[in-house]
Amino acid sequence: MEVDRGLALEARGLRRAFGTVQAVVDASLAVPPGHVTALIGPNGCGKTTLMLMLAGLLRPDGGEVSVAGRDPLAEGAAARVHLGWMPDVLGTWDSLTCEETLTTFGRAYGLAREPARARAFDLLRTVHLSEYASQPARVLSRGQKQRLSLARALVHDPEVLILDEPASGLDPRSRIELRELVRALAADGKAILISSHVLSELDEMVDSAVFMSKGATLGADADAVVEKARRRWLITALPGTDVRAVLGDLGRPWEPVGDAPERAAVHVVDEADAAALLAVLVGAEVPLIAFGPAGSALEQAYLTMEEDRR
Ligand SMILES: Nc1ncnc2c1ncn2[C@@H]1O[C@H](COP(=O)(O)OP(=O)(O)OP(=O)(O)O)[C@@H](O)[C@H]1O
Repeated sequence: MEVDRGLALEARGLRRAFGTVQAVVDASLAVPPGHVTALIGPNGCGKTTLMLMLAGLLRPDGGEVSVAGRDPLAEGAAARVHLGWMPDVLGTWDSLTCEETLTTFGRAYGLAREPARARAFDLLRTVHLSEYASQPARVLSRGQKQRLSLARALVHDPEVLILDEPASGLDPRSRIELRELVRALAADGKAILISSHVLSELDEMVDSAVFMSKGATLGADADAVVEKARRRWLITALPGTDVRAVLGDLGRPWEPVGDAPERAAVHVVDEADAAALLAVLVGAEVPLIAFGPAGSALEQAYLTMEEDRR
């Protein structure tokens, strides 16, 4: 099947080996405009290799890629205009300041000198690096380099953004700002693919997730696991309470959470079902201290899939 050139970013059946190592064996994904998609998987499963192929920086052994309707390998320049790439580690030029780094990239994307400088200062403000404008980029801390790298990916206002571990090295405030910036960019119509190992953080940032395992994307099976994880709620009562027994008496299936009988997980149908269960537990005078969704759905789904692999 051919890729749909109407989607902002699409890949089908991508594969790539390094010698005898099959880094990516079968990867497919699609990101429409205005959508943030997470790329999730364990170390070495092929995320960076896949992202490099999507960005046109690595030749696939097979499969197809489309960036804003262009093939990044066959029509490199045309695709690059629409693509912002943030690598997991920013390479910097020793002699250039932060402002010069961004201006140089702006110029490379065809901006005239003054608009390129103005864009550089704007972006430095966006990523809170204005005070480092005249500092050499090499002196920045790891987190500051990440922010400069994000600014560099945005220089030419691309329609598609591929961000490899953008939150790594960022302090808590910068992570919140990154999340807000990513959502604002999506609201502006950008298609964004983002990889991260901090899944709880992705929960609030992304619209959907693509899971990868051993070089392959997992497709619709993974969506069902995420959906199930979203409906997993945790119940915690005062120590000494046997929540499991109460749920058993109610005929409600439960899963253990560690060894403590005062904690259990249940799968609710929806929020109304959760509310009804809460009312029953309170009515039965169970001394509850917490009742709510079991944390990050992406994290839950990831752990479930890892478990299945063993
Ligand atoms: N240039 C290369 N030469 C040889 N092997 C490589 C090369 N790049 C990646 N690999 C191998 O391909 C596999 C996938 O690597 P990749 O960096 O894509 O994984 P990843 O999912 O991004 O990992 P992480 O989460 O640790 O960043 C790994 O086994 C890795 O050792």
